[in-house]
Amino acid sequence: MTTHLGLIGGSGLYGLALEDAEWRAVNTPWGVPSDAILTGALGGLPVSFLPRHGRGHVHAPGELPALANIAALKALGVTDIVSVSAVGSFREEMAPGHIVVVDQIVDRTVGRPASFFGTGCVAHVSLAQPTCPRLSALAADAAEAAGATVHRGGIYLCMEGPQFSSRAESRIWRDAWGCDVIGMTAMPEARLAREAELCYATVAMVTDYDSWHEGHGAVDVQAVLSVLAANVQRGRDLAARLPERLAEGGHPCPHGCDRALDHALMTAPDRRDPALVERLRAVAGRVL
Ligand SMILES: CSC[C@H]1O[C@H](OP(=O)(O)O)[C@H](O)[C@@H]1O
Ligand SMILES: Nc1ncnc2[nH]cnc12
Repeated sequence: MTTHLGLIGGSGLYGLALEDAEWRAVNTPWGVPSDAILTGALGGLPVSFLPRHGRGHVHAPGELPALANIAALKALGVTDIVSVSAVGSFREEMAPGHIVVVDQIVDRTVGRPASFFGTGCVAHVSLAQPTCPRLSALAADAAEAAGATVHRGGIYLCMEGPQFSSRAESRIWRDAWGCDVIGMTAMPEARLAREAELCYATVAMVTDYDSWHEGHGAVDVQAVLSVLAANVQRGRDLAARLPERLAEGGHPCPHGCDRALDHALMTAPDRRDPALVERLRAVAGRVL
C-alpha cells in the first residue's frame, strides 16, 4: 500500500505549501467535504490537505461534514490522517504553545452523525485505542524536530460547543474525569477514520487554560487566535517533517488500523441493504 498523508488543518490552519499543489473539489456518497482538498506532495510523499472548517472558517464544530471529510480523504487514497487541532489545557505543565499528541478521547458531543454504518449494514469497530500509536509517535517526533515542547499522550475531551465550557464543567473534566485537554472536533473524526480503516493521530496545539485556572482569564477566541498566530510556522515545520518519517512505510499498520473492519461487520450478507452497501464501498470496499 502506498503511504499517502492526509492532513486536516484546524482553527488557524487553512492552507499549506505543497509541491504540485492543486485544490480539488471532491464529492462523496455523504456529500461534499468542508472545502476543496489541496493535493500535492511533500518530500516526494503524496499529501492531501483539508481545512476542517473550510477556508475562511465557515463551518461550526458541531456542523462539520465529518463523514464527507473522511470519505473524501479515503477516496483520494489517503492511508494516514494527522489532524491538527487547537485545544484548551487542564494541566499546568501543558502550557500554551505546547503540543499534546493525544492518545485517548472522551466523547461529549451530541447529535453528530458518527458512523458510516447503520440499519442494513451494522458494524462495530474497536475504539479502545482511538488514535494510531505508530502514527502518533511519528507525529510527536516531527513536532519535536520542529522545536516544539511535546507531551506524548493525553486525554482529549471532545465537547459539543460551540460555546466554551463553564468553570464548573472545566473543573469536572479536569479534576473528576482526569482529562488533559479540551476541544470540539476530534469526534466523530477519530471514529470515522477507524471505520474507514485509516491510521489517525491528533496533534493538539495548546492555546489556553480553558476556564479552570485561577491565574489565567477564561478562554476566549482572541486568546486562542493569538497563540495560534505565534505558532503557525511551527505547525508548517511539523507538517514538512512528517513525510520523511512516514516514508519508511507503516502498512500493514502494526496496530491493525488498516484492518479494523476484519471482524466488525454484523449484518448477514443476504440481509444487507443494497443501497447502503453501495455507498459503503467508498470507505469499506475492502470487506464488502
Ligand atoms: C477557535 S477556538 C474553538 C475551535 O478551535 C478548535 O478547532 P480545531 O479543533 O478545528 O482546531 C476547537 O475544536 C473549536 O472548534
Ligand atoms: N478551551 C477550549 N475549549 C474548547 N475548544 C477549544 N479550542 C481551543 N481552546 C479550547
